[in-house]
Amino acid sequence: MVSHLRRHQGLFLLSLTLPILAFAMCVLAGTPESSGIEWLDVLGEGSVTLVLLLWILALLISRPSGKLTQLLVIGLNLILFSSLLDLMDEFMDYSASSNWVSMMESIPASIGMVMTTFAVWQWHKEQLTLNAQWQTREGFVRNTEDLDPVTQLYSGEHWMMRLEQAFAHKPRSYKTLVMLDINDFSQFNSQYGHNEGNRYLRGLSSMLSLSLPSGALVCRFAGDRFAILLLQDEKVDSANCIHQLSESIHHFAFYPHQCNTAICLSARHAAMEIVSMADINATILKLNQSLDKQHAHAA
Ligand SMILES: Nc1nc2c(ncn2[C@@H]2O[C@H](COP(=O)(O)OP(=O)(O)OP(=O)(O)O)[C@@H](O)[C@H]2O)c(=O)[nH]1
Repeated sequence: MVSHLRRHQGLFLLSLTLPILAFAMCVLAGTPESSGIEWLDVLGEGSVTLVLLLWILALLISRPSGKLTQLLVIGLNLILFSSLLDLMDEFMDYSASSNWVSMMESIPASIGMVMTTFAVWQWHKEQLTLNAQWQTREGFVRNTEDLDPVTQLYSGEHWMMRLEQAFAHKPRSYKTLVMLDINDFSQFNSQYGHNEGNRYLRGLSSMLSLSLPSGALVCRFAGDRFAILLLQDEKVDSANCIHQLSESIHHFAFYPHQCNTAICLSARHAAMEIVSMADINATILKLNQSLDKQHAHAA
């Protein structure tokens, strides 16, 4: 979370400064409310302010840096500024000469609303572009629970479901099950840290998705192990495709944080033709055993 906030240092500072400014303005320009506090108003306005703060924090944590994030955060901050003035109004009395403070309540909010509305429209366009990119991957996934949170590939469970559909809808296609395992990944983790390990897995997964022939189904099977079903209309040599995959992994250059030298890891693989969904568990078991045997030989 801290590293995400560090990425938006300027916006984070703005989100701290504006509320402090609003608070200071009210305290300096007014005197404590003498005619009693309307607690129901405080509750309503206070919760709006709190929710706005949470939205800003969520955006800073989750959004990449860029113009759209700036627009969203600045827009919401302006609304928050007005909302805080509105809330402070419940606790303060302003003399006629300081009445500009309560008059200011509406101006930043109006500008903020326009900015946020424009930003949401841009966000919608960004989402359409991202959806289109998803469609170029091995499938279009809507439910995030169908995805592995680290790599954004199918989770093993969802992959099995997709496999069943593939066997049902494409009974005549040639199917090859491939298992890939990254070599020495635990060593990579110990040297560069778990977060960099996650970043490597994410990058590698994007590369894998884009390198696979259309119709292929890939999932993160476990840890640093990936499972792929290759679906081909004709009986072509899947060995060539598997060889290309392993070469792509071997040439996937990853730059760990604050490191100028690229790291390239290799992978070992095992593959088998599969004709029926009924054979899936036995085939997966054999492929896993084959990968473990290769590891034992290499050790
Ligand atoms: N960064 C990161 N590491 C993970 C994740 N899941 C599993 N791992 C690590 O992946 C490593 C897998 O260990 P091993 O199966 O021994 O893999 P390896 O070191 O590549 O060994 P070989 O495959 O035999 O070469 C372990 O160190 C796990 O901690 C994850 O989500 N993120």
